[in-house]
Amino acid sequence: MLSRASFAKHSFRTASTAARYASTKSLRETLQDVIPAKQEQLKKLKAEHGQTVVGDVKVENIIGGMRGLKAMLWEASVLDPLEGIRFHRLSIPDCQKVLPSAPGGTEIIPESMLWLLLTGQVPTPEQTRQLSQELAEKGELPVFVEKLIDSLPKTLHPMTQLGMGVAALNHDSSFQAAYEKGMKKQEYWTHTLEDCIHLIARLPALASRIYRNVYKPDAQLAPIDKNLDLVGNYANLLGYGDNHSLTEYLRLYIALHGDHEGGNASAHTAHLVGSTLSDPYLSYSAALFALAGPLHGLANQEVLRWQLAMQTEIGDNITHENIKDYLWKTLKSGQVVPGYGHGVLRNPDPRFIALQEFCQSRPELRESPIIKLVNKTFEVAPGVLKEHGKTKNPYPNVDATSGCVLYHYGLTEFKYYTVIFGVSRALGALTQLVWARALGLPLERPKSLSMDALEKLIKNP
Ligand SMILES: CC(=O)SCCNC(=O)CCNC(=O)[C@H](O)C(C)(C)COP(=O)(O)OP(=O)(O)OC[C@H]1O[C@@H](n2cnc3c(N)ncnc32)[C@H](O)[C@@H]1OP(=O)(O)O
Ligand SMILES: O=C([O-])CC(=O)C(=O)O
Repeated sequence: MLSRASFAKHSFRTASTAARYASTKSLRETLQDVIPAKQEQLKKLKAEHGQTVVGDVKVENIIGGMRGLKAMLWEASVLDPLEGIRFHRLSIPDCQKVLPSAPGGTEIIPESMLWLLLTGQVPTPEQTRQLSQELAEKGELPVFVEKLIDSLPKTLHPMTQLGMGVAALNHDSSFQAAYEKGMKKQEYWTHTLEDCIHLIARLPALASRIYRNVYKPDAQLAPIDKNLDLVGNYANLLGYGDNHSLTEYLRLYIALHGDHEGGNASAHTAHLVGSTLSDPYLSYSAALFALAGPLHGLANQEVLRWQLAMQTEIGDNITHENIKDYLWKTLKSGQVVPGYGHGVLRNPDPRFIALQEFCQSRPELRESPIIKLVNKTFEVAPGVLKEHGKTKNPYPNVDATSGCVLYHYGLTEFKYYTVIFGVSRALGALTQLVWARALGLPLERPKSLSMDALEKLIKNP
């Protein structure tokens, strides 16, 4: 197996970028280094290929949610329908080999994923630690945001609370303040980056305050430990810091959910809103409300609800036949099977596989009833969905399993699960905001058509 350092050397595109890897540059210095080449690449693409045709637009694309339309620039990851996601050319197993973990841990941590997404380079353990330290130092919430969250009714969905909290953090936006003072376009990305780092740093405190208020009102929130990584602190704040396995799972979960190219609803929303030069807080707040829909991130809450309802209805010792009947009952009642199907993927989601492998690596998870039920459902559902014949992808997506480990370890409040997804998706959505501003990407404004206008166009193309 390749070591992290040797893989990193092999994974760089040019000798000069490989040389940079050996340095101890900060995240900002590394970005300063890589941005000019990307700006040049875009300039060349525009000048030499601005008029090159790369696909057709069919009527079915226009009326079918733009599925399959290649219409967005997104730097950090690309999704292949069969292979799944690659973060700057690295597959999930590649990332598991080369990205640094937390001291005492073995799983990828969000800081190393964030570094990779932002720069296209694999950070050293030391660079990763420095980023962890910076995030911990910037992790406290402003008091007015604490008060805002504390004032919300416990019955308000945790995702609504998260979106509100993130939007309120724009009070301190460096981008907005600099824009008001008339900053130049070349300076956009540096202020965007400052906001993105501050926002990611503050997400654990915000997300755990929501958890405490809604589910554990008598619990004391731990202070942020300046020596811990982002998820080490998040687990502590949630009250699960002494559960090493759950903390490691959260590290992997949050790293892997970070980015899924640009067209998914949450990432696309952040990109659209950011293209108006709304600051990163407002852009990401909007993204969270897209993530909160049951066809997208909320599916992980729905999966648990659905699997537990299956268990309640059928009881213990569930057979494959019982699951088959329950799947048909769900489908015949006109509902979707949560955690199955995908807008792009046409194979089992490699994130699903990575999380399942995590479960198989731990004896207590191998024996867990809820994890066994998720596995058994996976053995039956693709066959039923194929027979049903509607979905283009009868296989599980990441949401089919992501909640069951949380449930096993006692984090059973499944309406909270999408908040954890929301802490994660910030990595990719905010990375692209930095790149969009560094590359000077324009306002997003596609052309829409009415049905009459479309018919006219069909007659006279
Ligand atoms: C992190 C993520 O966001 S991953 C996705 C999480 N969402 C879910 O797990 C919810 C369940 N899955 C779904 O609803 C869908 O598969 C989606 C939303 C993820 C993708 O939607 P699409 O790209 O439109 O899927 P597809 O083209 O295969 O849909 C064709 C038909 O199959 C149906 N279908 C797709 N998936 C399922 C499913 N899991 N169960 C039942 N029917 C399904 C669609 O509803 C659609 O029916 P319609 O023609 O009556 O409208
Ligand atoms: O790619 C998508 O459309 C949905 C998804 O899996 C994600 O956003 O993680």
